[in-house]
Amino acid sequence: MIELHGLTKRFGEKLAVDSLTFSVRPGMVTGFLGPNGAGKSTTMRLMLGLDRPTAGDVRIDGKHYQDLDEPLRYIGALLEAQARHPGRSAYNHLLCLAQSNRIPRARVAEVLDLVGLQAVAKKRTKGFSLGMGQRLGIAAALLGDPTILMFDEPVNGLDPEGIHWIRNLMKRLAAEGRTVFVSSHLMSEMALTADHLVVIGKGKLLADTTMAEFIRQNSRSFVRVRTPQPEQLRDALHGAGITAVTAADGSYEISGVTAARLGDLAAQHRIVLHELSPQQASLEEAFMQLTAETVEYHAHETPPPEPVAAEPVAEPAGAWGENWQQRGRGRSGEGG
Ligand SMILES: Nc1ncnc2c1ncn2[C@@H]1O[C@H](COP(=O)(O)OP(=O)(O)OP(=O)(O)O)[C@@H](O)[C@H]1O
Repeated sequence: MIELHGLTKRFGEKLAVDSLTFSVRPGMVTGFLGPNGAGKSTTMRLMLGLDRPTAGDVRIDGKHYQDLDEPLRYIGALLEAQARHPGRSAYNHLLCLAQSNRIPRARVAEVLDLVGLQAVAKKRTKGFSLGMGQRLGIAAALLGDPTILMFDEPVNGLDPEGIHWIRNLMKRLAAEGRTVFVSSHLMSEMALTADHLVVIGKGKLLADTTMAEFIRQNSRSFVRVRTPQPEQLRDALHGAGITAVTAADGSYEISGVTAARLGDLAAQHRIVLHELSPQQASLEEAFMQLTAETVEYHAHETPPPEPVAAEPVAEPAGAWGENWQQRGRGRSGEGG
């Protein structure tokens, strides 16, 4: 368990971490999200005692990092900037770490095997690719067989096989009852890996909740319905007091009603349906919705070129119902 209480870090004028209070619990993978510069790496460095907080504190299984005996046995970390001696072999790099933490030599071979680096164990790390370097960093994190693991952007530089491997590794470590805390900008990957999310923006806590709840709270879910009898469906919905929105492709988007209820209604009116599909926003959409106001660094977007020949402008798709103006909230491709 990692517990933060009012954790704050200031660099001169810059408040990088602003009174963060949350706990990272064992037995699950907790994803740590935030736009660039939100304060994720600084928070992780504070957790590991690599920086001093301006205020507040962090406890690792109830203790401050500096009070841990043989810290690698409690917490293993992969940070973005890994320090290692380029002239040393992977084996010797891990052996030095093991010896300074009184970890048996045999564990070095075990972790090299676990991360798939045994074949290059005696090679100097100078020639390692980005992916090999990540694997070596993960081996170092696992060396002390710690109960807490922290990974800052672990899939950076890994190929698809490597990404799959680290995802399963993190899930397995959590299933063993360990605390796994991981940051990543790859939302699709995070959606597949994390059970719980902590989201920060400009150093402040924005969310601390389950993955499912986070997506539900920060996006619009609806049922998409497609029919060759749009007029009849529209009348049936209207009669049932259900509000629908017409999408650009002619399908209907209906919020606040289950697919089952819509299917029943269509059947009662003998209306043929070609699609009846519940839609949930992706983690990426929910994340962008929540953090939009805290993003500090925006790319300058070049507007698309003007069309050469003027084309007739399509009328916006029609909609009906009292609340149709609400459409678009949380929809991908809108806003931003
Ligand atoms: N040593 C430092 N001195 C001064 N400012 C710093 C220092 N370290 C971080 N910062 C600033 O603190 C803020 C948070 O940085 P941090 O690297 O923790 O963010 P991050 O969420 O990890 O970003 P990214 O996703 O881009 O890695 C940034 O504005 C950064 O410029």
